[in-house]
Amino acid sequence: MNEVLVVDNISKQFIDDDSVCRAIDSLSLTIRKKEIVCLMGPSGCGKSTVLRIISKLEHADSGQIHGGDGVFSEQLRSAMVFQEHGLFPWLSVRENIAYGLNMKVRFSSKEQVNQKVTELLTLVRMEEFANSHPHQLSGGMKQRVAVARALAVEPEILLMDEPFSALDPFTRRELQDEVLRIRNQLNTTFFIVTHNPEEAVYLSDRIVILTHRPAVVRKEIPVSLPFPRNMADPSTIALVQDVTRLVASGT
Ligand SMILES: Nc1ncnc2c1ncn2[C@@H]1O[C@H](COP(=O)(O)OP(=O)(O)OP(=O)(O)O)[C@@H](O)[C@H]1O
Repeated sequence: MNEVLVVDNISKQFIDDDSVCRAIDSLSLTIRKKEIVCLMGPSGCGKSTVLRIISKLEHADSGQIHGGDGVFSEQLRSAMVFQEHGLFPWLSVRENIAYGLNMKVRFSSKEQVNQKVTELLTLVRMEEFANSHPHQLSGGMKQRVAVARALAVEPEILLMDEPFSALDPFTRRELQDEVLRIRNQLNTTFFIVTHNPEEAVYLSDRIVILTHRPAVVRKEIPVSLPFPRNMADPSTIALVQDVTRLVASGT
């Protein structure tokens, strides 16, 4: 019920010259509307590959991706935020966000695009910097703009690949709080790759842990602690330790 994304038995290998790298092996998982799910696993186990397949940057060798109600993957509207913001340096903040919108047929007039961009700037609290260029922004501000640009296409699921790992701990926490706020405000569904067990416990409704390559789901951990999470609470600390142990053991 309320499924936004179904990853059904996907496998993927990369073949380079003579070497074969089996990245993913019969991996299945489901994400429901408005969930925040964090994907974890040992380095190189295939987490980014899973996101790239969902966002159609890569093809699975077998298996299927589809949306809720049997929607085909071609129709699933997803957007991706990377560790590196990926903003166009020659465009202003406003123009970077509008870039995604201009791709959408239904925003036909300039006024509609402007209004939507203004809404998104307000959502990520970047109104003041609408006319700045990326080099004039801090790392956290750039990621805010990247999030706004991704949300411009009104994705059914927002995919994030280590989105905050380059940020200092304070900015990282601010951006994590933004994710929680945006989820509550827009009912957005998030699927986030992270290496950071604290981040996963702070944000997730569910943590999915993969094995070493070829990746399969090792364990799914529902996190029912109330938001905002108190990271000094003994049950939260214990969960962070459990997740750390499970990721490190990797099998
Ligand atoms: N285009 C490619 N060609 C060849 N091998 C690839 C390619 N993309 C990924 N791989 C390999 O697939 C495996 C999984 O890579 P992936 O980047 O998905 O892992 P990851 O879990 O996201 O890694 P990390 O945690 O270090 O970011 C790795 O062994 C990687 O070398």
